[in-house]
Amino acid sequence: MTLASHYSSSRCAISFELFPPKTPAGMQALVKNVKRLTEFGPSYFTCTYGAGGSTRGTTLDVVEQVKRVTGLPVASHLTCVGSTVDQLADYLVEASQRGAEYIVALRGDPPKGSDRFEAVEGGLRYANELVELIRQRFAGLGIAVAGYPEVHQEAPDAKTDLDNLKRKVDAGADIVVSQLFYNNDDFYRFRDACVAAGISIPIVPGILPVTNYKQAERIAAMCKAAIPASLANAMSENDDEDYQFNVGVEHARAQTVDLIENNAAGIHYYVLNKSEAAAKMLDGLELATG
Ligand SMILES: NC(=O)C1=CN([C@@H]2O[C@H](COP(=O)(O)OP(=O)(O)OC[C@H]3O[C@@H](n4cnc5c(N)ncnc54)[C@H](O)[C@@H]3O)[C@@H](O)[C@H]2O)C=CC1
Ligand SMILES: Nc1nc(=O)c2c([nH]1)NC[C@@H]1CN(c3ccc(C(=O)N[C@@H](CCC(=O)O)C(=O)O)cc3)CN21
Repeated sequence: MTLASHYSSSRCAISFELFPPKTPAGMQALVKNVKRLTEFGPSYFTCTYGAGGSTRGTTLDVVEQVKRVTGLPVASHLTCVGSTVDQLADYLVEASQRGAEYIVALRGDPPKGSDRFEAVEGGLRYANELVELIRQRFAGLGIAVAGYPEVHQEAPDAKTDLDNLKRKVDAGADIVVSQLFYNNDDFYRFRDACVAAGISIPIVPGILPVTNYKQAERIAAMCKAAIPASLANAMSENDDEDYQFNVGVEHARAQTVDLIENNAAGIHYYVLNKSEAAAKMLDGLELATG
């Protein structure tokens, strides 16, 4: 199935994002959680590459494992950080050989300890260049790119950021997956602006259920996603772990219900290798869209 075609039915297509675990025990836990997540009928999984400065070496191990366990398509993320074009092309060859059907094509975060992205000699500067590379040399791979409902932190304004997103789409992306957000109105405004700018590929909202207050603060800073005062207040008013977990999951569930009502083509969940919060959030939900 092509990447875009997951979004052509009247069912809201869901996908789950994983990251490469650092230990064998982490991989075992991941497999167990992936099996549980499969019960919710995802269309595909994705696995990050160097997210938050993490290891890159094992992304394709996760791709292979998850394919084997679920039989579903799996996307590998790929960033331009620290790689020349030749190294990126080598990775794409290996990713194809090891069964990745789709690539989430990103520029990537600046490496740990630096606050600015710098392309390496012989490397790429922006994600649209990576999309071009994939389209020209790996025609069979589906491509997802990132979009920013609250505007990317390095972009001078929303219009410029949207022009840059359009470059990635025009270079051949199949879908846009949004940066995580906690206020659906930000997403609807972004989706409308994309459509007005002539972007006609699926625009998929990305949701991360926060499960404790500290994590919420960390993620808000890393992803530049504002936590609404109501959610921050509700979470911070009680130190109890279960209480905070429930508040975070309930917020994500309410976002999900509202997105389905507003005809989201699909939803991408940043599940961080866990299944507890996702299961609680999705349990019993009707994913058919109006
Ligand atoms: N690992 C993951 O799943 C995700 C990671 N991210 C991170 O978000 C960051 C940005 O990545 P991408 O969105 O892929 O990068 P990008 O290259 O599309 O955009 C990066 C910045 O450069 C600007 N820009 C883009 N193309 C440009 C061009 N041709 N000329 C001038 N300016 C341009 C954009 O407006 C933006 O401010 C990275 O830090 C990425 O790792 C974002 C979402 C998901
Ligand atoms: N700028 C940016 N970089 C990214 O890598 C990124 C985004 N945005 N947005 C979408 C997803 C979300 N990502 C995330 C989000 C949270 C953690 C995180 O909290 N990691 C924990 C460990 C995970 C756990 O075991 O719970 C950490 O402490 O780093 C990691 C990646 C990766 N992606």
